[in-house]
Amino acid sequence: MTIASNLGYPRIGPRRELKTALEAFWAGKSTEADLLATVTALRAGARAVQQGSGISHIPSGDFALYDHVLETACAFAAIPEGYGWSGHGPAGLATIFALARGARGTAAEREAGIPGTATALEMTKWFDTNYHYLVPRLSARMRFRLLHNRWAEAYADGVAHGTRTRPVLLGPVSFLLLSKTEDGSRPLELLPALLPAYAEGLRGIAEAGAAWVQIDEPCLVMDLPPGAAEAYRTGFRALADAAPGLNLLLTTYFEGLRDNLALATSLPVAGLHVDLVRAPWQLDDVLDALPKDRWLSLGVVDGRNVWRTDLRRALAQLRAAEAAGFGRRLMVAPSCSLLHVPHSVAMETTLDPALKRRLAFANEKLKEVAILARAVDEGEQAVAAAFEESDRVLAEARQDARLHDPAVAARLAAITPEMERRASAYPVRAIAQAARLRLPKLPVTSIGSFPQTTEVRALRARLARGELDQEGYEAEIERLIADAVRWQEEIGVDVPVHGEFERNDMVKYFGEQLSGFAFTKHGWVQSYGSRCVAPPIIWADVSRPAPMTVRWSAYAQSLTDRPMKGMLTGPVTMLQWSFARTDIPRETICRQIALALRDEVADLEAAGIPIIQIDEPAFREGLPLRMADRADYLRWAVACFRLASSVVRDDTQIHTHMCYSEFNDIIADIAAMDADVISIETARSNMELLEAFLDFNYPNEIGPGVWDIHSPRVPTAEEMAGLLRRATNRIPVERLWVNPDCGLKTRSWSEVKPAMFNLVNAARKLRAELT
Ligand SMILES: CN1c2c(nc(N)[nH]c2=O)NC[C@@H]1CNc1ccc(C(=O)N[C@@H](CCC(=O)N[C@@H](CCC(=O)N[C@@H](CCC(=O)O)C(=O)O)C(=O)O)C(=O)O)cc1
Ligand SMILES: N[C@@H](CCS)C(=O)O
Ligand SMILES: [Zn+2]
Repeated sequence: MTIASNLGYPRIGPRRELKTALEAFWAGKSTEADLLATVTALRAGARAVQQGSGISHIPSGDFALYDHVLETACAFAAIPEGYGWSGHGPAGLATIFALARGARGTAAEREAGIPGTATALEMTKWFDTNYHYLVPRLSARMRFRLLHNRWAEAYADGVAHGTRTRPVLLGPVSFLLLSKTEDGSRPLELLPALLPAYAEGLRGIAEAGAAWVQIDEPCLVMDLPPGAAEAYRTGFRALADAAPGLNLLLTTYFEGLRDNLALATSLPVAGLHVDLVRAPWQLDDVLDALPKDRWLSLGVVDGRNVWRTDLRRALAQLRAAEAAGFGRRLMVAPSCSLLHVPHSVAMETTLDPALKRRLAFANEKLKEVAILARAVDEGEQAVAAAFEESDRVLAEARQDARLHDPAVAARLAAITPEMERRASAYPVRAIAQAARLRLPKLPVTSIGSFPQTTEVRALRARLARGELDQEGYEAEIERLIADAVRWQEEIGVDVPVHGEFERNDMVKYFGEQLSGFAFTKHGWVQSYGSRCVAPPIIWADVSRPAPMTVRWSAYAQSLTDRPMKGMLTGPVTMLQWSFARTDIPRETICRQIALALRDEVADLEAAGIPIIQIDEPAFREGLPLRMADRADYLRWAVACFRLASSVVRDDTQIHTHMCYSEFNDIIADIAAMDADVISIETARSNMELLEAFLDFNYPNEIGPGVWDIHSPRVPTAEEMAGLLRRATNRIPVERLWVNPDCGLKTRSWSEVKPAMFNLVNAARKLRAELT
């Protein structure tokens, strides 16, 4: 019988229950028992929904309090010193949260002996998604062992409630490839030490009675580094030997296996999962390469996007597998974990009904999986109504005239190479800008947002509930802007910002004002820990009916003689952090957004805003996972940025900002974006990320972040001056800016005020040293 299976379920809860519970716990407003009670209820709820949808392989152990990579590290004793772990027994919540968020000197942390200076683990993108994982910090001195069999426990929990689940582990090779070492050793060298811990984990899972275990190895879709293939062979041999009765399902997602296919199919596992949404072209190769005594799990339902599945197309893929000899060993699944999509379309009551019919979030996707499994076994007629609905809705979408705006098509067709080029080269522009802006050496700025306090969010909530009218809301936002501008003048910020108070989110805010975007009310997806995003849905051609930010930037500029910086979210980031339509190429969607932003840039310039920053924090994230695909992406991504930004005069300064990124492999393309100034996150890595810019001899201006805004710690002026001094050794001082790593929306004013004051003083110190 074909097995309907799932790879992972959203953790945050349909009403963001996990977020509320975590934040209450961190604020000392609830107990550990309260938090764990919420977790138990969420896990039970997830099991019930999956079971009710007809899924027979329900994942367990996919839940995590903060992040599954962190919890894998903690389960295997990969816990650095200084986080209060006693060396035996499972890591407590104080340790887990200090690793995730940095110690804050709470009572629990003091009790666990965690110094208030313990910094959070580095956080980075989970492959090309907007989910962020914590990078395990390993060392050869660590004694890996199983501290806590969270998977066997999750399995037993399911059994106690009448459900046999499929525990999910992040596989040992991907775990190591996603980690960093403290002592310069290569993470893969730690495999022999790690494997016994994994083996013990699998034995425990088998003893608990599980028949299957899912081993996620997403790194198998990447270009593998030296030694990885051998690590896979050694690793999986050890896992297979550890619990011979346990069926291992090796799961790969986010790309095709390509040159790693032979490796994947040679590993001693009972089954292989492949992503047929991202890589439909791999089906024939997989069918040829996988021995017919293995199970084949086909990821035919998109786990990364929100569109309803074309059931007929998916069934054809499943039938091909059946015909190739996998009929008795077939699983149907989402392409990857459903962590990346919201819970349920059913909760959305305000969406356009025709659009709503086209959507499928996690719960709806699970139903599609179950329908497809039934269709394979019982024939399409057994689920005829579902197939008819799929056909009808897809046809309706194809014929929906609202998807295509002839005016947008005409503008796209009229793009000329000149539109992607500034009038003059950077050296000429720099002279014009210096004459207009009259900035001191080492100008100080921030990245745009100031704290999104409860007060700011409450204003928006009151507006939404009708308790505050638009006029009242705007007056309050103006008051916040005026306070922020006055304060920046007082402390001596050279290029102030208005603070982005009016923005709920840097993507959602713009999407809400552009045609072609739709919004959910409850479509939250976990970004990291308790932080969520509700990605807009790009469903039709994009255009800008009216200016979006000019009103706020112009107001802010009217309050000061200093050059105000306007901030926009760039085209690539808008695309990357939205759920995008799939009927036209991403490149085309990006160009449409770029044209809309180009109009906004022109309007900001016309309104007298002399500096315009176009944020592209997701520029690196959008990079294809395989090297071979990167050049094409970079070609259009760079072109779209240039299209959005090149409309301005020479004396208008274009900034860009990037964070959460490694730059080494794309530095030439970043330079090709030709922004006058780029601010980047560097403080967290102690300026390591700046190296790429230095080695490349980055030609324009650069603001290496000198304040790690992810930490609640307020850096001293001396500390930041130290980082700047290092930068001045290598970057000509005329081209150096002073700024934090990223926006300050997640920080509190009690941190921002002193830290910005120190930042200004750090710049002053350096200026004094340089004269
Ligand atoms: C820079 N980052 C971003 C990413 N992706 C984005 N789309 N946006 C980003 O900024 N990816 C990489 C990083 C990830 N970092 C973050 C940082 C912070 C958050 C965050 O704080 N998210 C908020 C939600 C933001 C939002 O949309 N807020 C709205 C709605 C607020 C809300 O919850 N309202 C309540 C009612 C409140 C009331 O008082 O009654 C409700 O709707 O129920 C707003 O401010 O209006 C979060 O809360 O997690 C995310 C990613
Ligand atoms: N302008 C945005 C960029 C975040 S990446 C901010 O300041 O929050
Ligand atoms: Zn940023």
